[in-house]
Amino acid sequence: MSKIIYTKTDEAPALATLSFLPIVEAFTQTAGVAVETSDISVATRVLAEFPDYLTEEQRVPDNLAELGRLTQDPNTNIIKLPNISASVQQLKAVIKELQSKGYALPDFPEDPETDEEKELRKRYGKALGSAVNPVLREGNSDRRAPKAVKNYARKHPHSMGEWKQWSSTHVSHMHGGDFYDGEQSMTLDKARTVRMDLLLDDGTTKVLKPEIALQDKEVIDLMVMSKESLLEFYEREMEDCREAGILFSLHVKATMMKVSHPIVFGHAVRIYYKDAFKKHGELFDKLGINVNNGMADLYDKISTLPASQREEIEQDLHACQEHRPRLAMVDSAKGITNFHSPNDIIVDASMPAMIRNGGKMWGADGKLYDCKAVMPESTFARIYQEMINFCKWHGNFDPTTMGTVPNVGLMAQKAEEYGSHDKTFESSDAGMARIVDVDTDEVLLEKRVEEGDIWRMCQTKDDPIQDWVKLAIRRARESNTPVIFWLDPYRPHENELIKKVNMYLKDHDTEGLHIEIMSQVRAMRYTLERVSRGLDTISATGNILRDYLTDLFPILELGTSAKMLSVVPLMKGGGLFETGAGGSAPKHVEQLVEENHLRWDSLGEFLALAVSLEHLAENDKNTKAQILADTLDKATEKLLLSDKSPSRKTGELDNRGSHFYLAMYWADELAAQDQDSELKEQFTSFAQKLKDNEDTIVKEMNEVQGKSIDLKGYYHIDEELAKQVMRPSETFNDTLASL
Ligand SMILES: NC(=O)C1=CN([C@@H]2O[C@H](COP(=O)(O)OP(=O)(O)OC[C@H]3O[C@@H](n4cnc5c(N)ncnc54)[C@H](OP(=O)(O)O)[C@@H]3O)[C@@H](O)[C@H]2O)C=CC1
Ligand SMILES: O=C(O)CCC(=O)C(=O)O
Ligand SMILES: [Mg+2]
Repeated sequence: MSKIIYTKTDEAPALATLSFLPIVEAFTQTAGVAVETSDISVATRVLAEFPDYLTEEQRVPDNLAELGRLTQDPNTNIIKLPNISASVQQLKAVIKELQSKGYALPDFPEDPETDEEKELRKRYGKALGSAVNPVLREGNSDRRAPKAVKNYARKHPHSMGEWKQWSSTHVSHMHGGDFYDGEQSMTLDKARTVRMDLLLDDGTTKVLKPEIALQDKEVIDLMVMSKESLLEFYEREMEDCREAGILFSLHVKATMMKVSHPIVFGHAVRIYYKDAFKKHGELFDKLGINVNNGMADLYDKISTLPASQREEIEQDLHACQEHRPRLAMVDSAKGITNFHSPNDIIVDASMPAMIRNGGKMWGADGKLYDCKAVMPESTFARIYQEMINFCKWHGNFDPTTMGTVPNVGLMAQKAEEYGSHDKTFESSDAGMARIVDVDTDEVLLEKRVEEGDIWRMCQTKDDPIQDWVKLAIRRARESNTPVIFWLDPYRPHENELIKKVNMYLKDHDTEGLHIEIMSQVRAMRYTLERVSRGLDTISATGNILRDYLTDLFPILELGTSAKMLSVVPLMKGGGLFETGAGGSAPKHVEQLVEENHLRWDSLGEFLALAVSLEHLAENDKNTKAQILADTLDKATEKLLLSDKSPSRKTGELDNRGSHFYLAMYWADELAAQDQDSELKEQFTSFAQKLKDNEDTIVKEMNEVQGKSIDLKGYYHIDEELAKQVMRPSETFNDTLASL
């Protein structure tokens, strides 16, 4: 029997699944397709890591590891919904919630000292940050807006803030001492085992990573971020921002870059509140405050102090603000600033939102202001400045006419920076950071570091690069669209890639295709010139720009990256179908809990399911699955055109109602098709029943809204209760059961 694995994740997508999955199961069983679920929510991943602390009944399997293994099986077909990439604050909340539900998990050791604590920290570390996607992404990424979605956006444009030529908004990045500066890179001449060590000034060495197996032709890089340069940069930019009178906002990706970016974030917070940290530093250390986890950690820990002491600290923090720029807010109503948590402003989504807003972010007074968007690493920050320049000159983009920018991203096998967190270190001493061949002691790459500098090694294997070039050419051919490889010859790593791209392009028939290699800034400019003329351009990029561009362009073109088709053709032949290119939308859960309205749009799930079925049809020669895929695509288009996507407003059609309409249109299409009489027969009466009951079902789904609900948890909700919430129409449930 053909099988699709449907992941259960967190927050809004997990809730949406409770409503959508029964529909998927009902429809796919008619084609002999089984749908198996795999729970990879952060709570389940934590439980899977600690069987030794749990009772027999409480233990859960390590689903993520199993899915990781399955990526190597050519028959694998996974639909992957967005999941939480947890910050330390979130992980602590997960643990607390599970403990309160009777799971005897150990506390999270914040400052591990004993070996036992260090071991626990390591185990919890597996659930921190982006812990799921890199395991499953054993293929490169193909993300694009399907034609129907793009056409819909052209006819029904979302709102766009207005860009003024005199806007003060800009991007600030380091001009020296960052990872870009002095990067070193090489392509291996043979398979080698290397170690990462630090040769101290007294001649001794500290081994940080004893053994890393490298493959022949793999590209490796050594990069350093100087602490001194970073601190100077922050000091200068904060003062510049204060003088300019605009908002200061820091944009990082602390989930994917889970070692380096919390450190980069923490330095910004400490510089901003420099005087308070000078005065109370010792006490903060004693309390175990670590602002790499955000100001939330500080406020949390000082809350245990006597009121007078706490107030003094609060006043001193306040006093710092008077000499500093105003901070951009994440939630002005709740007083949550940009420094609250490193995961609150996640660059891929936060920069596009700001650009879509005409270069504005929220101030503490709930009004919009120009801002200084600070992204310390210059490597990719420059693309945003280039886009801002374009917007200032040409005005905001027009979703009704703008072209589209699909992306083919080099991502497989933990490529580039996004795979480097286990090889990233905050240097404890000054010395030479080195990558050394273990067998020959040959030093492959080395660079001077000072105490506190961050240094890392990145790996990019050759097979994924070949596969990436192949995928880019395939997409260019299939869509008859120019493809630009965004590669910067001044960056050593990308210079190595340029050599490989030029070499591997020769393996393909490129006759008649428009293929160019350009540095990122030029590629952005070139792409935007075309976008503004309604022309499409494929961006073929490395892993970070894959992430950034697949939120940036969709948010401008479609209003959200949730409407993207996001396919990962696994290198071993299976398929991983991600749903949209965005995250798990925590704000949507808030609205559901307060008002029983879920504004999550499952369009990404619909698109992923169609390509998953198509893949399965081809692999298993299952013609019914192909019919399901084709009719689902038609139903999705009809859903868009009939305006049955979820509304943001409570009382109107929400996620659940849109699922009903998808089911009705899908059934209609299956009843209308003539390729398979069995399916036609099965769906004709079913479609009629749904149509007959449309008003009742929509009424049942809408009338429950407006009241708060209790899911008995956040990370580990009561699933039975949540199912009732997400399936409020008895009429629809009964009709579905009759299929
Ligand atoms: N693939 C993955 O697994 C990914 C996971 N993440 C994780 O997701 C969490 C949240 O990340 P965050 O940066 O806030 O980004 P999100 O993409 O979750 O949310 C940003 C905003 O985008 C809109 N949005 C996103 N998806 C949908 C959807 N399906 N329907 C309607 N609107 C949508 C919402 O806007 P509005 O509020 O206006 O409705 C939402 O508030 C984090 O834990 C992050 O690590 C992030 C990216 C990818
Ligand atoms: O895994 C994550 O934390 C985020 C992934 C992401 O943003 C993306 O792939 O677009
Ligand atoms: Mg992203």
